[in-house]
Amino acid sequence: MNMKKYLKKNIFYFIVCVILFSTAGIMSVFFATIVQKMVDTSVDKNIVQFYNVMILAILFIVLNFLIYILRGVFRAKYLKNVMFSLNHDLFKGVFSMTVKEFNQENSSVYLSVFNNDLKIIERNYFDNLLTITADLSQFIICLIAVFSLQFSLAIIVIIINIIAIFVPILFSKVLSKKQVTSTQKYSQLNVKIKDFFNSFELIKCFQVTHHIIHQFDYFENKYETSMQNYRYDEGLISGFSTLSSLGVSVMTTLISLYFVIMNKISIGEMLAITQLVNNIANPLGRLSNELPLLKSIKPIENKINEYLEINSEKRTNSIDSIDDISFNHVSFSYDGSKEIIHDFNYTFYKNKKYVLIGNSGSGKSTLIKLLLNNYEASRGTLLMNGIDINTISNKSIYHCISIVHQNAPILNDTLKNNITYFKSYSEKQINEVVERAGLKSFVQSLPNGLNTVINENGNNISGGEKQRISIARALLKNADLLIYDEPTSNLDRTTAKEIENILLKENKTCIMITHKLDEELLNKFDEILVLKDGFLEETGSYQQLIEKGNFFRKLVEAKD
Ligand SMILES: Nc1ncnc2c1ncn2[C@@H]1O[C@H](COP(=O)(O)OP(=O)(O)OP(=O)(O)O)[C@@H](O)[C@H]1O
Repeated sequence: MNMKKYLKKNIFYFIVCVILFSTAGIMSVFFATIVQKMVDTSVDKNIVQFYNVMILAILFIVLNFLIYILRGVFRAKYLKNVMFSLNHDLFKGVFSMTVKEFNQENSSVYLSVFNNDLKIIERNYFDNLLTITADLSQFIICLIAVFSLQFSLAIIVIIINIIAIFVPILFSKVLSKKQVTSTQKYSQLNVKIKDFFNSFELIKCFQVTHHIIHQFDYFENKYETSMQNYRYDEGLISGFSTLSSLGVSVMTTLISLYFVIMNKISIGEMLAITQLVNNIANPLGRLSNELPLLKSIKPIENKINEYLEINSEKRTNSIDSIDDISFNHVSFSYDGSKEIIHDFNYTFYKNKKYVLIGNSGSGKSTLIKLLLNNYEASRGTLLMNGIDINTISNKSIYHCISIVHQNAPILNDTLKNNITYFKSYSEKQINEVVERAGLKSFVQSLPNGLNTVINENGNNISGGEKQRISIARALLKNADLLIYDEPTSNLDRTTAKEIENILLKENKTCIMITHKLDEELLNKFDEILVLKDGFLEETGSYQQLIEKGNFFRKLVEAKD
């Protein structure tokens, strides 16, 4: 079981905490002894006994204080360490996924695992283990003490307790199911909130705030209702727990009273026993609450284990550079039914320039996703340097490819980090790409130059500046294959031309997706690939395709 691994990893703090929390039992017996001595002293009216009891009482208070302080310190350290290692492994696990695996869930689902599920694990498992330790020690040690004081009374107490603890434990399965439902609802709510915040400006412009609030209320209500159902059961369990502990207390007091009347125990012993039995019944009541909580994390744990157990690459082949990429009769469908790419048969060669043209939805981006191995072909094979792409490690594929997206993601970090992506380059190399991507005057205008922090999603810079950052990043990586997905769509005509010249001057293999059917631009490519509804309709140079007079020519004419 994975959570135990985190206890083992932090065994020192865990054991110290267990020792400190298990002093609860000894301290309870200590207190009961003081109570017994106080009552017996009052009956005997003995001043020496009084001083002894007073010293014991002060010792008890000081010891208790010290133990609680130490408990606080070590509990804090233990929880910090286990939660840090769990969060670390989980985050690492998520980043061990392939892009395809990651895209199977909405990113808010991962967020809610971190925001919600891990908090439940912390509360119901790691922290709960300490409370259970304290309650268990109180229960066991006080039980032993009662046995040594009055054997027959102890037997009766055990019988009542055993009956009392079973009912709440029966509820544990129900509680666990309700917990799963509420975490699912929480995750759905998170997906919605993230969507709404991302579309904040659009929602305001379209004046649909009331509709969004209505939708938010709907999902929030579903989540709160699931929590309400969970809390109902929690309340029911704690009701039974209180009932059992009260029942045990009352029964024991009555029985002890009977023993006093029968002269079998002193009044001091009676009070000590009542005290001890409270310290048996109360922790037992709590335990019947806490043990189901421990079990209730199982479904969350299974979900987290899926991310933790993701194995890093098993693929054995790797490549240092890309000489050619062959699509051999590749067909592809996202969902297994609707085919998006049909029998694509083509080879891309080193240092040649290719451009993908086609109507929206014709499959251009899907081809790039196949090339990045984010998805596997449904039929046919895709070879890199003659090696099946599905056997080449993703790491080495990514090493050889640079990509410029149409809407490049921007990190809430410095401009420099957004360009270098945390790799180290010399200042000369960085300045060179800044100049080549047309960012020089922008950098000079910033108060802290390259060290200026860009806001989340780049909302303090323009679309064109974002695109240039993405271009600078790709140029700096200096990979073999450059993929441009409409790299200049946010730039004005003159700047776009400038940047396109820079991009295509690179002595690298280049595949560009564009909607621009501009003769001057298209003439810069060795080959144009024209896609139509997922089929490779035709290939050739601009002139050849115009002369053929087929689909490409119609596209060009439609543009004019
Ligand atoms: N993740 C996905 N799951 C299911 N279908 C998808 C997915 N991504 C794209 N599609 C579908 O695949 C088809 C091809 O999409 P693709 O993005 O490759 O087209 P495109 O030629 O790049 O379009 P555009 O020029 O508009 O960017 C479209 O019908 C699209 O709806």
